[in-house]
Amino acid sequence: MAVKVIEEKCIGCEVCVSVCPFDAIEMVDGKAHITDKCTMCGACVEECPVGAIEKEEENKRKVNIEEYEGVWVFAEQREGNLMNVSIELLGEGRKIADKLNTELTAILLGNNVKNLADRLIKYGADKVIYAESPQLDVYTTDGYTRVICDLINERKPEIMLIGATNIGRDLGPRISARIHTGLTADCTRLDVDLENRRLMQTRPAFGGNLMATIICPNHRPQMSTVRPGVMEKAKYNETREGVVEVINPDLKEEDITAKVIDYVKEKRSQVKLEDASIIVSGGRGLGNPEGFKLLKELADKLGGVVGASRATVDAGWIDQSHQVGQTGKTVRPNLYIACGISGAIQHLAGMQESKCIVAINKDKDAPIFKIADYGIVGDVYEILPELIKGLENIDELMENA
Ligand SMILES: Cc1cc2nc3c(=O)[nH]c(=O)nc-3n(C[C@H](O)[C@H](O)[C@H](O)COP(=O)(O)OP(=O)(O)OC[C@H]3O[C@@H](n4cnc5c(N)ncnc54)[C@H](O)[C@@H]3O)c2cc1C
Repeated sequence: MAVKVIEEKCIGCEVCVSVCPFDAIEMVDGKAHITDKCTMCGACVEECPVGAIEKEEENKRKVNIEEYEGVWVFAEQREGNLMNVSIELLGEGRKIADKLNTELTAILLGNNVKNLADRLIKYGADKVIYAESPQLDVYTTDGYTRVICDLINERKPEIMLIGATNIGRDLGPRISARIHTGLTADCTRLDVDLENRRLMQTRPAFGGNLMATIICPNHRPQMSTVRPGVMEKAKYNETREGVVEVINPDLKEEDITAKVIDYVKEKRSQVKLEDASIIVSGGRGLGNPEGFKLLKELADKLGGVVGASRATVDAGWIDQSHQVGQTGKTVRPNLYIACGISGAIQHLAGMQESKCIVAINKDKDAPIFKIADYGIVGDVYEILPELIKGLENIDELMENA
């Protein structure tokens, strides 16, 4: 859907300019002109006295998809630090670009962060388009949307990948609405149908009960936001070379409607589950919050951190920042020990890519055993103390091994 002015009918009365709540209409040569600030609210369509503004239906907006080429990754940075998800997307974007035999471009926005461009190349980008402006110093919906939409309209990439971070979840839908294409949010897997150059975007659907693969056949770019931690990070290659193009978008202070005054960091303690190489995770089978103390003891001995199922978070046994799964964090540690966790699909969605999964459960038919590399059928309160005791002598055992 888009809003369009029928120039022959427009009498230049400027009623639409005054009723538009988003200042998205300008007068050009005496005729109304819809700018990219338009949110398609339709206020102008209703108020135009001569019926010169209409909403254009989706099916009238078919694009020539053959004009679109290349894979783009939004390289999210905050205060000059590249987000991990951007490196994961470069890894995935590289695979997709190679399959499609096309270029991988990283889109970097900011102010005085050109130094990141070189890292993006070393992580697999062929090219970096760096948009620099004082107005892009911190993320704003207006500024970032405007610059990226202009770039997409001008250069026509066939695929655009964005991390499903707070920023990505704000930015992705705004861009896709502006450029009238589809967006599959929160993808956990991507692939390509080579014959049709289609991006196969897989994400949990219907409350996580099935995985849906979604395509965007008639519009470009094909856009996905991808959950952090799901894709493997690109490898850093010191010898890689590529092109860095710097652009200076014409953005003025008044173009940014929201002003960021300050950032207040959340005080509660956050566990960095996504970066941990060992996670000892607890489920309802622990029976009570005290059980997590035992898990912490084991995690400390192994140099890991504590994770949790949603059931325990909902019960108030542990903070939500520990939750693993579809509505929690996606992790891929070297070792994931699931204690008293049944293995519901929504939990598996967040940890099944772990390198080695050990499950402890007293029900031998618990679904978690289907994906576990090692399974222990038994009571967590019998097994865990034994494991902790065993680890006390680990140095001695290793020396004698
Ligand atoms: C939209 C949606 C999103 C969701 N998102 C998430 C998510 O992000 N993460 C998530 O985890 N869940 C999520 N869920 C919930 C999910 O469906 C399950 O309900 C939840 O994962 C179950 O948690 P659990 O395995 O701890 O509990 P249960 O399913 O109750 O399993 C407890 C297990 O402990 C075992 N057990 C009991 N006592 C002992 C003992 N003493 N020793 C050893 N084993 C024992 C039992 O045999 C059982 O297998 C979501 C659900 C929905 C609908």
